[in-house]
Amino acid sequence: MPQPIVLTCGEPAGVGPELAPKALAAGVPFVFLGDPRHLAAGVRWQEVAAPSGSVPEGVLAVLRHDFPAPAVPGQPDPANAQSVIDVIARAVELARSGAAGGICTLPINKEALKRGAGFAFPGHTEYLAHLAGDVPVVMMLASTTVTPPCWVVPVTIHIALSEVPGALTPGALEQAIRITDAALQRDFGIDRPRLAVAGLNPHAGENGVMGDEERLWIAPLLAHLRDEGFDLAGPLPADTMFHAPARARYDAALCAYHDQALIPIKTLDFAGGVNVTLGLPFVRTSPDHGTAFDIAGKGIADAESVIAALRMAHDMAGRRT
Ligand SMILES: NC(=O)C1=CN([C@@H]2O[C@H](COP(=O)(O)OP(=O)(O)OC[C@H]3O[C@@H](n4cnc5c(N)ncnc54)[C@H](O)[C@@H]3O)[C@@H](O)[C@H]2O)C=CC1
Ligand SMILES: NCC(=O)COP(=O)(O)O
Repeated sequence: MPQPIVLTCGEPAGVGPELAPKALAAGVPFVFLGDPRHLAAGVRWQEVAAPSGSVPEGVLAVLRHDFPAPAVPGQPDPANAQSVIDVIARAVELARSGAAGGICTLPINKEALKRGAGFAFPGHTEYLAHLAGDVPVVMMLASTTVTPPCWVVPVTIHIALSEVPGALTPGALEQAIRITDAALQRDFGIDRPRLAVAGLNPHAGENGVMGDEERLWIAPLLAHLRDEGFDLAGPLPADTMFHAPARARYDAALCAYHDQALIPIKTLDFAGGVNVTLGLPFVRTSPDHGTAFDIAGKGIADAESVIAALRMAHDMAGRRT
């Protein structure tokens, strides 16, 4: 059995605190890292000193991290921003020391962290890569309830659309392919991952008529990597990559930019989607959704995604043990 997963609280004004107790339904060992005063009244929780600390069945294990301010649903308090960041860093230390099997992160609000604490990263993914020693990583979102699965990798992530053509370089695509291929083998037990690469332009450029990136460098790069042994399809027109027969032909789709990747997965499996960071020296998963301020505190947030994320982290940790 791997060590328990650390579930970070994320933005306390979001849906995180109400999802943590619901996540007990995952049936895998985990501990909530955050301020128990942010949990709803009536939640059964017990403080533990370490992730391995035991609590009775049905009780939320809490590694206490006191925040300066209470949590008001839907209204992030700048005073809490630094603690949100500190919780992530503390979870990483626990995972890296072996005290935890990995981390599963409840959503942060990027704007709140930037305004409240000058957070310099556009998301967990980039911050975790930094904490791990500025290692190259890849964001993958994985469906868990649709067949064939929809697993997607945005090669460029949280940047303006106007910056994508400049950021989507041969080096970036090659690195994403290598990291994804290695992680699908190591963490998901896929012997020879089948990867599909989307074009940047409509119709994957249609032989240069609608854009040149595919013809000039994406196709040659894929040919070169195929010679090395990678199982690669593409560059494919993105609009016809995600219907079921197309998805059956690959294990993961590498996409040029954030929305090209995330719209299909969140359309097909918003409830069950899991965000997983590939390439880190520790396990990290997350639900696919954000802080959902519009419904925070109402008790109606769906826990399926965080449950799937905890199970995936547990399975990944088991493979690494
Ligand atoms: N891993 C992370 O930390 C993530 C953080 N975010 C951040 O979250 C914030 C809000 O992002 P949005 O684009 O508004 O996306 P969002 O996922 O928070 O909300 C989009 C819509 O989905 C609904 N929704 C989200 N989670 C739900 C759940 N568990 N159950 C039922 N309905 C749910 C919301 O009520 C809303 O209508 C932003 O700051 C964004 O950067 C977004 C995605 C992931
Ligand atoms: N759109 C996905 C997202 O925002 C998740 O970001 P991260 O916090 O996991 O890096």
